[in-house]
Amino acid sequence: MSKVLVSDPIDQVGIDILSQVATVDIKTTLKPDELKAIIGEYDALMIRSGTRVTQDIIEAGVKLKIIGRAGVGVDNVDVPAATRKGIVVVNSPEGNTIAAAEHALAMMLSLSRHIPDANASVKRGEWDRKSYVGSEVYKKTLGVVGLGKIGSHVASVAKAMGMKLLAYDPFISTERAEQLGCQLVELNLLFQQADYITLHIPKTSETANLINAKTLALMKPTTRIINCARGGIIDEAALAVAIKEGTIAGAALDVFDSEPLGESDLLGLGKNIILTPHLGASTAEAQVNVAIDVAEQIRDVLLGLPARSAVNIPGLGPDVLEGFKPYMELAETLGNLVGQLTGGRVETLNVTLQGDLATNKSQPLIIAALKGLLYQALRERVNYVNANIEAKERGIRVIETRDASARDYAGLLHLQATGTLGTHSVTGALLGDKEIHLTDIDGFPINVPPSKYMLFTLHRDVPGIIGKLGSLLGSFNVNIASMQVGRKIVRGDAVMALSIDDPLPEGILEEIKKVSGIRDAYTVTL
Ligand SMILES: NC(=O)C1=CN([C@@H]2O[C@H](COP(=O)(O)OP(=O)(O)OC[C@H]3O[C@@H](n4cnc5c(N)ncnc54)[C@H](O)[C@@H]3O)[C@@H](O)[C@H]2O)C=CC1
Ligand SMILES: O=C(O)C(=O)COP(=O)(O)O
Repeated sequence: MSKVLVSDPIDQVGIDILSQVATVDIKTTLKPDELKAIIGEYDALMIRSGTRVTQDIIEAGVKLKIIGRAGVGVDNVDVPAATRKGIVVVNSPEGNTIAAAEHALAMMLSLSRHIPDANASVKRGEWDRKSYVGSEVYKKTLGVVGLGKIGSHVASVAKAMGMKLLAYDPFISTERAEQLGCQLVELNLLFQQADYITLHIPKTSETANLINAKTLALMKPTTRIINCARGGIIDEAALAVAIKEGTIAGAALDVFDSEPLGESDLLGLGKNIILTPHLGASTAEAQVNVAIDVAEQIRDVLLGLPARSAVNIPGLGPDVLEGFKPYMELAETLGNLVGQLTGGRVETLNVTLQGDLATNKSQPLIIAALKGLLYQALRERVNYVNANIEAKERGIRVIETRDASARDYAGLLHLQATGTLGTHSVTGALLGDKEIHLTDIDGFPINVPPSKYMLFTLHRDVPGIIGKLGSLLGSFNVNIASMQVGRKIVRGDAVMALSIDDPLPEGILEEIKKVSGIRDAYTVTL
């Protein structure tokens, strides 16, 4: 049975799902060294933001197949390191959207009305109404940085509260922004004009320290900043100075450069700053959503099924996988076959997508073809996650061609591999949308379904060859399940494709190559 380690608090509903297929260990107080010491036992790791999955941990996770992040941000996971090792990293892209958006809105209103400090003062026995005079958000300008899932929900609610909306997101269209009632503007303009700035972007090398002394200086003395996205997007020391000196009016922060916060310049800024301990996703509803979402994906991957929301499998979302699965199997089979026929080190893979396959969605097919191609070298270590990287590291050049015509079939996939030992090509199609058929080997038309053990020969199309080969195989007790000859012209060159019941015994391939008229022979296991 597989083993899953849960290293951050996860809703029980997720644990129950994992328990259907695995032994689940819940250890939520592990120090990095402790995690490193035990991770080697586990097939899957389920985390939230509390666990840092560094390269070290990934190297030590020799059995790891999947890391599941029960939330959105995967900045605490070394995703490139996981990808290199073929470990799928999944998250829950939507499970906590509403929770995080509502927290940001709550922070904005709390900051405007000094709710946390006013509440604390009443609880201290005071009745101070003068110190907590607030300001309204109605008709104020909200600058939304990052108009993705959370940013969009914040924008919609803010719109309903009568706020004017500016947004900055270089990856969002003007139409989408307009639909949300937002005016897309340059970042500096947003900083200059907004009364409230709310951040909803991932932490990346581009967004780190986006808010710093220089950008803070662009803002109005009345500006308030809300960060429920990620620590490190704001330079905390510069923010503390700006609030202290009145460059801006205040900030509400849920996330920090280093968590837990500990000693910080941000403490001691009174009612102009609100700090919460990374609570954006901490609602009962969101925790159920993310736990189910991620536990189901871990379960599926442990059962050998694809994950819905893998962050490190490019172009392979659930919708693509749904429709493409049979074609990916076709691509993988052809990749494996052409890799074995070519042998040696493959340098170039030409991929021709014909007919219905000649669409923009070629990426999944190429990944699958590379996975098949690399199988001989890497066996189970190659998967959809690392096939691209492994191919790049081996210097395999992929050349993609699309051709809208496809004779006799709705869609054809043609792979040609060129390597140190020569060039071979295979073409295949799906019959009835799911049954794989080989339609061409090295330019010779055939029509056979692939089987586990196959033998291919290149020979002269002359009488007697088939008989000779049949008796030779018979003398080695090799049973032929099916056989087909493909030729371009009568009595010219031809290929023979044989499905055999068992692997070819040692030495027989050399005997086959000695048969007069047979120019070459290849055995493959698919
Ligand atoms: N405080 C908390 O507990 C939570 C925090 N989050 C954080 O909120 C953030 C946003 O999450 P979602 O809206 O779900 O993600 P999303 O992927 O739907 O949206 C992110 C948006 O940021 C935009 N973006 C990327 N780089 C940008 C840049 N350099 N400048 C401006 N925009 C940029 C993208 O185009 C996208 O529209 C993430 O960092 C996530 O980790 C999410 C959930 C809970
Ligand atoms: O989903 C996210 O990105 C979050 O930041 C939520 O973090 P958490 O799962 O509550 O530790």
